[in-house]
Amino acid sequence: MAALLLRTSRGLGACLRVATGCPSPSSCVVAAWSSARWPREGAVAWRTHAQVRHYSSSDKLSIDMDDKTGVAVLKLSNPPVNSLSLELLTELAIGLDKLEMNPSCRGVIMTSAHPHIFSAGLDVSEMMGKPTEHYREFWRAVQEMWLKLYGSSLVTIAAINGSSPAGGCLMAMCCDYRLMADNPKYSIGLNETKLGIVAPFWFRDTMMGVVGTRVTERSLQLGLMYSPAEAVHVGLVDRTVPEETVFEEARTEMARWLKIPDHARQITKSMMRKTTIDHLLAQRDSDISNFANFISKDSIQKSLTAYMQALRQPKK
Ligand SMILES: CCCCC/C=C\C/C=C\CCC/C=C/C(=O)SCCNC(=O)CCNC(=O)[C@H](O)C(C)(C)COP(=O)(O)OP(=O)(O)OC[C@H]1O[C@@H](n2cnc3c(N)ncnc32)[C@H](O)[C@@H]1OP(=O)(O)O
Repeated sequence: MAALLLRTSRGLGACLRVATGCPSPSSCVVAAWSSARWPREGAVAWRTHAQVRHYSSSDKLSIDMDDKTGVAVLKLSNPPVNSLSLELLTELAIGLDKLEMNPSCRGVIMTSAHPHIFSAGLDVSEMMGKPTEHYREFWRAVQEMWLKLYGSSLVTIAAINGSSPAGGCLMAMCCDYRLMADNPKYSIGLNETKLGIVAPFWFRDTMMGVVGTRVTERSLQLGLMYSPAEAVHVGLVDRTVPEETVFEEARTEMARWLKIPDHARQITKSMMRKTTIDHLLAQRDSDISNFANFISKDSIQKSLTAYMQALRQPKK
């Protein structure tokens, strides 16, 4: 019954409600869980025309979809450090949505076009010296990106080819699997407290889903950044690989995941993530207000200014 619904229904949410016995559309799964993953007739015709399609029109993000393998490669390319600006966050959400709606697409590998940085996290300049309305819009975009990525029905693999603090780490943690370059100069973690800010509850919940409560509590309070080896040790990253092989290893890992029937894996993923997603959906507006109030405080603005100044000092 669930499989039948998956094939015919527009939204994966509908079939998951049947599969999990959840009666209410609003309290069940997430809007981002959308199209079924079986190729439709039109998709097969589309496939014969081109094998690789370029998806994003933005110069900050490239998305290439290989129709033959069903795997898309999403590459962040926002120099100098792939910080997540309002524009990039919006592009990410749109791009992920398009992939979700493409019946040929079964998996996404997320990586960086930058040689040493996966992503520096949220663009701090979006959180400084701006009017409250801007903070609200920015935070809604952060939420939206998270809902699309964490709630994706596709197999998502992070090929972490550089440092990945805060929001960068969040994106990696949203994925189903994380591979990181074994370069000890790189680091990954939620370092928000070091900026004098607080990782919101859904950042925390995402991390707890990956590494458990104890490691999350210690990591968040201390704003810990882990080397690749340490990240594997605490379970934040699944595997380190030689730097030059990150992408190929991600492809090999993807092939392993794609051997599992989509409907079974998708329903399982939804069962694992639904509570966390529902938690944010239920509090989306209050979360935006909390962020806007918090970030507007003089003391927080001072902390961010000091952090950015320190970042600009020559490195020892
Ligand atoms: C009840 C109350 C509860 C309230 C809770 C409610 C809401 C929660 C409130 C807030 C939550 C906010 C969550 C925030 C999440 C984030 O992601 S914050 C961003 C954190 N990111 C960082 O700390 C990374 C900082 N950057 C670095 O560590 C390094 O830059 C690097 C990424 C390792 C790269 O190093 P390197 O290659 O040496 O490059 P530079 O350091 O020289 O940097 C180059 C230029 O880029 C600028 N820059 C770096 N990071 C950012 C960034 N994240 N945003 C904007 N700009 C960035 C850097 O300043 C350099 O600029 P200049 O060339 O000097 O102009």
